[in-house]
Amino acid sequence: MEIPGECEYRSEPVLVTPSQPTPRCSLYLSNLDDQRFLRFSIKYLYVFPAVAAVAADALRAALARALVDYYPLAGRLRPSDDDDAGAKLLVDCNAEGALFAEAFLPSLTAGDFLQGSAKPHKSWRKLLYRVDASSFFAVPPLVVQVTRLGCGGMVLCTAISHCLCDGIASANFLHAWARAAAAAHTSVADATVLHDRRALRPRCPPRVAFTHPEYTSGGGTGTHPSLLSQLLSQPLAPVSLTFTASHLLRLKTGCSPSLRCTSFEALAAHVWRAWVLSLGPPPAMRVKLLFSVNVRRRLKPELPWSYSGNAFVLGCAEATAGELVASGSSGGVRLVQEAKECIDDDYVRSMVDLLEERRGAKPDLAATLVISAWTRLGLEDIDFGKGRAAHMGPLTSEIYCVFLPVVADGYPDGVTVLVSVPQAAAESFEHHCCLLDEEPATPAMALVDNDHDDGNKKLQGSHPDLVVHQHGRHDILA
Ligand SMILES: COc1cc(/C=C/C(=O)SCCNC(=O)CCNC(=O)[C@H](O)C(C)(C)COP(=O)(O)OP(=O)(O)OC[C@H]2O[C@@H](n3cnc4c(N)ncnc43)[C@H](O)[C@@H]2OP(=O)(O)O)ccc1O
Repeated sequence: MEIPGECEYRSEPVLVTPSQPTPRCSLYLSNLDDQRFLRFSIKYLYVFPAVAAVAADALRAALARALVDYYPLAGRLRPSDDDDAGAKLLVDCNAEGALFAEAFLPSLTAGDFLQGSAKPHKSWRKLLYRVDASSFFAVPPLVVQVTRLGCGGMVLCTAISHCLCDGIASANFLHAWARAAAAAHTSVADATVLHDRRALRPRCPPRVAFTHPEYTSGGGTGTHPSLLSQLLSQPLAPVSLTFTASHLLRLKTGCSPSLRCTSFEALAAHVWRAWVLSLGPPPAMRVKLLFSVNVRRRLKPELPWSYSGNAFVLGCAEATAGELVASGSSGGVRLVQEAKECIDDDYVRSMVDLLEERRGAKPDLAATLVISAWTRLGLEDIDFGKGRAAHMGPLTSEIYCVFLPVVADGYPDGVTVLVSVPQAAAESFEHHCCLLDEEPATPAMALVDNDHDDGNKKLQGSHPDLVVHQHGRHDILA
């Protein structure tokens, strides 16, 4: 969906500072925080219908209260040594403030997001204030825009520096902000938030004990162009597919009784295989699947859920394209499970040490599908006191694949898969995603959402789920 019109900014954005004094210090960032590929912000977009919209003043005041506990987000990223271009980052906790912009966009309604596919479109970027910064370090780690809509609803967009927070930490912060708004003037201080990252310090000397295929370049066979270069040379098309709980069950049971697996394992393997089938690389080409794995409970001692830095590493499943396709759904699932299982305390510490030795190391993205699971982080439950959002998702669509919780009522445990693929492969990707039992299924078995930017959803088949899904979306606003 393309958003028409321009945002009206009636005042300059303001810096929101913590409402009480906060520690002034330099916060150490771990090697998991300070990775080159995390030097961007996680951009969430929330759409609240009129009944759930909250006044911007109340959101701003609540943000000031939430920043008391989450004070690093009001600070600024700095190099630890100004003279060293490769210097490690730290957070100068100086309470300079988070940037808060207020806008009005009368040409847009909350319903617009629910009628189409809600796939990110480049016009959506106007919903987040663009900071005109001279350098990466001048950008506040937290930028917020509240856009009031013509229908009385609101869009809330946040850009949270990935160097400070992972998905879980950013969800915890959003919940704290929402609780502060819902509680109005009552204090909601949460002393459990853990900012100290020293538990993830590297060993001295560093001991890299694993090969860490997620950081090595194994893509391509030398004789074939890499998938990535093919990908980058073609325009990308966002694809959004919703898998209901029953679709996920079918994927899981497709692997059993020989293999028991989780919904994530079944879906990740399925999407990876569909991606490879649609791109059609040579069978000998090595393909990878990288996916973020929360390591809080895998460390010894464990880190609490309230750990507010990056505590994820990338799990890596790998095979030749031919092997992956031939091994059927259980083959892919087994690889995903092995990639999960090997991540323990030793593995994470080895990764931290590798990043100590190879500062600037980047994940190998050649011939690689990257999945980031935003399910089960509670992102869809954020409630600023008047009700949940009618839509939640990323502001932009990348080649990274995001697994999103389904916000619409009636789809508990459903997962929306959002990914951009080369335009020429999009239809084939959707087709392979719809094959839930490795046999051609009727297309309606997956909620295929293939509007091609003309705003018209083309329903594939007449499975009742589809009808309910569409009405479900309208019902939210009724
Ligand atoms: C490379 O370039 C990148 C990458 C990035 C990436 C950034 C980020 O990703 S930020 C991080 C956001 N996401 C995460 O951190 C993922 C968090 N989740 C996990 O770590 C999961 O463990 C998993 C790795 C995704 C695997 O999940 P799963 O196989 O489901 O295993 P379990 O979680 O153990 O669940 C198994 C089972 O337990 C039950 N269960 C678990 N949680 C719940 C719950 N909340 N409610 C109810 N039940 C639960 C359930 O029965 C599960 O089984 P099912 O079969 O029912 O699913 C950025 C930028 C780049 O450039």
